[in-house]
Amino acid sequence: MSLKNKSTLKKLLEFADNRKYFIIFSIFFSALSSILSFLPFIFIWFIIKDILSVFPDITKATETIKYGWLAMGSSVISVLLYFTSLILSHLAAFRVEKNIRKFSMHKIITLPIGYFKQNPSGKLRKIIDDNASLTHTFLAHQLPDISGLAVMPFAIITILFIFDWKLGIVCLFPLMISFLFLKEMIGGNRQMFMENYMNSLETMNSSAVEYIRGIPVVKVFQQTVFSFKNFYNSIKNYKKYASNFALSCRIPLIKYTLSINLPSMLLMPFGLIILLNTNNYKSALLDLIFYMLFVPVCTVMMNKIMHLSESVMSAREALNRVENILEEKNINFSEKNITIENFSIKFNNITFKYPNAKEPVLKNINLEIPEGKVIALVGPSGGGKSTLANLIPRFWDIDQGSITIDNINIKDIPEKQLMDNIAFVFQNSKLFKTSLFENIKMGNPKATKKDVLKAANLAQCDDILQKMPHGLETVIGTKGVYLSGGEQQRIALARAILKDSPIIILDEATAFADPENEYQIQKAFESLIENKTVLIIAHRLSSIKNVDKIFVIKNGRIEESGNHNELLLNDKLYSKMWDEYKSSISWKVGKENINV
Ligand SMILES: Nc1ncnc2c1ncn2[C@@H]1O[C@H](COP(=O)(O)OP(=O)(O)OP(=O)(O)O)[C@@H](O)[C@H]1O
Repeated sequence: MSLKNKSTLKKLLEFADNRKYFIIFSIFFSALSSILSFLPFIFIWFIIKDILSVFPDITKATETIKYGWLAMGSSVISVLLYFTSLILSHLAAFRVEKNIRKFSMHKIITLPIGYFKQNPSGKLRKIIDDNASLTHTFLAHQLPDISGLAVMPFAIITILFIFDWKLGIVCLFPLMISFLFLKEMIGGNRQMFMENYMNSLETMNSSAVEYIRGIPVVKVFQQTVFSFKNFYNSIKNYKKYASNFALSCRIPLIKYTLSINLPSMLLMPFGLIILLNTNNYKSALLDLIFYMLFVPVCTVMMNKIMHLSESVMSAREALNRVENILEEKNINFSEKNITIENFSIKFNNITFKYPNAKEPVLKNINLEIPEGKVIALVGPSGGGKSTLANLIPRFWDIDQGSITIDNINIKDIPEKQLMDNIAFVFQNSKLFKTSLFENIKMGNPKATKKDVLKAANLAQCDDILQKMPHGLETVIGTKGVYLSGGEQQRIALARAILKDSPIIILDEATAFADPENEYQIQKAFESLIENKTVLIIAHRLSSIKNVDKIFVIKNGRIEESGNHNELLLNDKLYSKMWDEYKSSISWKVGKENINV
């Protein structure tokens, strides 16, 4: 769905799919209701005219009852039409709100993983949730009013001139001027303001979430809100935009309010002048009464127009924001049917740059993982190890070169096939707020309870299941049920074992572990990687000593490669890292001895 360059209404119609006719009819009924709402005033004019023509013997006013009924009838029909319009607009609004959420969620799932690093979950939730409900409010409540108001000026101009053109001009002139002041308030760069305002609101909300997440750090280091610069600045920024807008509206708002109330103030003196200079005072009095009744309606309408124009601006901005997500470039997967017989992976001279980054983070990488072999990536922090691993499941797409599995470019492998063949254990493996059973079963939705228990056993999770109040059925995140970092890693490993994919990628899976957990995680690894094609990213060099080949990555390039012994003989970066690692271990042991 492409929404670029479409008007707010057209965008809403697209989101409403087959309920778009509801919107059209809602607009039509509301406009009709608005026109009908003027008729009672005209009928009242006729009633007063009828009475004045026979005054003081009002029993002779024969038409009064008929006009009374007509006034009431047109009011009732107008109200009924308005309600019908509201029902239709609500039905359409629910569909639009549902579709905004649905399309955005569908889109999000196709986006590269990296998109989520740049757009934190709190921010995305806000964009989708808040803008979907903002659009709902606009469509359900404000659009019918806008369409009603859109026809009102024509009706008002006509009516104002039907009865007495002089009084008509007295009423209309200030109202016309009020439009200029309205334009001052909402025209020009106000849409730009709305964009900045919403940006600052979004930033403030996501920094608030960051702040709450960081409260332990704030407490431990006895910091105040001022130390959370981002949050503090975002509040200041928000305040700046909100108050600048309010302040910039002050003068135009005063002018606008004055001009829409001016007709009521001018009507009496002008009316009296006309009355004193006419021969037909009855008719002049009748017109004056009509205008005095009718002018407050115009004032109310102009007030509504002012509020609704603000709603149009925020609805337009809300749709723009949803549109930005929908227009985001996703990764295209092939639909071709292919057979993969061998799971060797090759990086052929690849270069990769993150979007918005100036320099490539990986440069001219050539690397092979033969089927059934285990290779490890090591090297200084920030060298590009995780990035390299992320390219295999296409979390990002590469700029130059190719990555192949069984000599087939991964861009030619359908998404499901690619994902089915890879199990990825992330640095911070995410567990969902559901039972342990469901968390592990995510690795293979067809698995039975027996399969899940076996995977849990291989991943050394037995002790976790034993201590949980409801074993495998315990829901994580409920009262008192929390897992340590190392325990979470083991559950994630059980999930990967259950998936039983031929390719395994392990990203720093031991980062959280204490010695006891590390030992168990190591055993879980061994179960997981048996007979698989494996890529491990590890900082603990001891855990990768026996892998088939080690690649040392530094500043986005392969510095050296070989097995542990070969690299030690090379006497370059790896052997330096190994020496440092060994001395850190002996330093640790030494410290422990001192403590003992
Ligand atoms: N989403 C991203 N957008 C832009 N730059 C990124 C992104 N993710 C990582 N980088 C940058 O890419 C470089 C390599 O990061 P990467 O995480 O691949 O390194 P690493 O070798 O795995 O580091 P570590 O061992 O500390 O995990 C770093 O300079 C990092 O700042």
